[in-house]
Amino acid sequence: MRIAVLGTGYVGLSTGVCLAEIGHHVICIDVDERKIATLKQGKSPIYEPGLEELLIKNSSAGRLVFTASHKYALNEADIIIIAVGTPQSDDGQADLRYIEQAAKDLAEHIVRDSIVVIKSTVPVGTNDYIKQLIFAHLKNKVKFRMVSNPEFLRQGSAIQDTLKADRIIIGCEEIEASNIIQEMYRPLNVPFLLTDARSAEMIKYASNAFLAMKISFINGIANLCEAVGADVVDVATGMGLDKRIGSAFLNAGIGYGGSCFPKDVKALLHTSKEHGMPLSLLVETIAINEEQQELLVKKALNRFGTLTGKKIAMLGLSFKPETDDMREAPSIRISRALTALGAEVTAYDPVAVTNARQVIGDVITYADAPIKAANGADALFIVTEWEEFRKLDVKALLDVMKHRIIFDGRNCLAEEVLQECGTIEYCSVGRPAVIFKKEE
Ligand SMILES: NC(=O)C1=CN([C@@H]2O[C@H](COP(=O)(O)OP(=O)(O)OC[C@H]3O[C@@H](n4cnc5c(N)ncnc54)[C@H](O)[C@@H]3O)[C@@H](O)[C@H]2O)C=CC1
Ligand SMILES: O=C(O)[C@H]1O[C@H](OP(=O)(O)OP(=O)(O)OC[C@H]2O[C@@H](n3ccc(=O)[nH]c3=O)[C@H](O)[C@@H]2O)[C@H](O)[C@@H](O)[C@@H]1O
Repeated sequence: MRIAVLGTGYVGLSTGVCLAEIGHHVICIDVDERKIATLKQGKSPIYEPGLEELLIKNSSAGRLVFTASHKYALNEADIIIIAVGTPQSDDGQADLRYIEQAAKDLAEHIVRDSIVVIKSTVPVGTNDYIKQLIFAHLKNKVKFRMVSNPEFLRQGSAIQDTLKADRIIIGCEEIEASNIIQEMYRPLNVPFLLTDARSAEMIKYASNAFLAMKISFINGIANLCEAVGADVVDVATGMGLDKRIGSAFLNAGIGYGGSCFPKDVKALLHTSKEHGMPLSLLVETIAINEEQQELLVKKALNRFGTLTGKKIAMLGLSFKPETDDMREAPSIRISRALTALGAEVTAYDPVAVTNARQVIGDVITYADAPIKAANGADALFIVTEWEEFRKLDVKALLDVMKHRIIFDGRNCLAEEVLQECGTIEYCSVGRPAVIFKKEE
């Protein structure tokens, strides 16, 4: 099968690379010529473990091609996958401008019967709308059929999530088109759920909103745990052992960020209001999350009385580990709140500094090693739970700090590590604050 993928972001690129890996011929198109030039050199424009290896392997085998020309890419495609961004508009609803443009590009250039797959996350009814839009702009006399095929990969594990997905949702009322898309994915050996396009679109939003709600729920419980003297890590473990609840997405912390949960929860809330069925659970999910992102700042303020002139070392900038993505990262809100209160922030992140500079700017300073960020600091904030932070020589950091205080926003430092550090004030999320003192 010859497949064209529109958009080389996290989803388009991971999809393109994985479809090539299972033997298809894939052409990836992007309007961003710089991205295409980078990809043509065998380099990934994003940090995503395992992606570059597959990119090089499949490009060398001739199964994976990159272009900025829709005309060239759509000329021979049997299947066209739309994976362009659907960011958030000012009023919370999904901004469809990129997918509308992609539909028009496609309508102008398809020259043969094809299947159009919408992989971008789109509000219920968008597949129908895009079908009409393509039809209205169709230049050549060709037939096309629509399939809704939402994506569930996570950044940082995009390749594994695609190759070993839990399920593939195919929303399509036409059996023949549905069969062709199942055939395309067949080598992955992943279970299919066949449904109509509207239900497929809803599955995507409901899944993201449910996961976000699970995070806000455990964060609410975490705050209560602190008030009543319980430990949220044990509470979450105890809850997660119940198979009906499951242990995933019960890590309390400083809230969810990223390119999808924040925007998708708001978009679903918008849809629910539009249809007179406001999902108030989502209102609370958002409110808890926004408050949670400032938790460490509040704790530090409480501890010091004032943050004016205080030096804060911040470890982690990206919205989660294994990505350089800064979209809606809690570090943005934390940096702004700290600097607004007069604190000086020095941050370290293994891969996200370049992107962070563009979003947070020079109001904070960037260090190229944790120890440099910690030097002279009044407190250490852990904002992203990178694996390298779990293995840190915490004692060495504390030794160069002014005060031996850690605010761990991801509950990621092990008690055994802390106990070896001598005197230390350690404050995490949903657990009593503790002072470790090394026994003489
Ligand atoms: N990032 C993620 O982990 C996931 C994202 N999604 C959804 O997938 C969609 C894409 O997300 P990302 O990959 O993060 O987006 P992104 O914003 O990283 O990339 C989108 C790409 O599409 C390109 N583009 C825009 N208009 C185009 C056009 N007319 N023709 C060709 N290329 C065009 C842009 O230049 C950009 O490179 C969104 O709807 C998102 O909600 C779904 C699951 C996971
Ligand atoms: O639609 C999307 O874009 C994707 O959104 C999320 O994936 P992603 O945003 O890449 O990352 P997650 O691992 O879900 O983490 C999202 C945020 O939640 C936070 N989180 C996650 C889990 C947890 O237990 N606690 C918690 O605070 C993370 O720190 C991060 O900020 C979903 O997990 C994917 O299934 C979905 O495809």
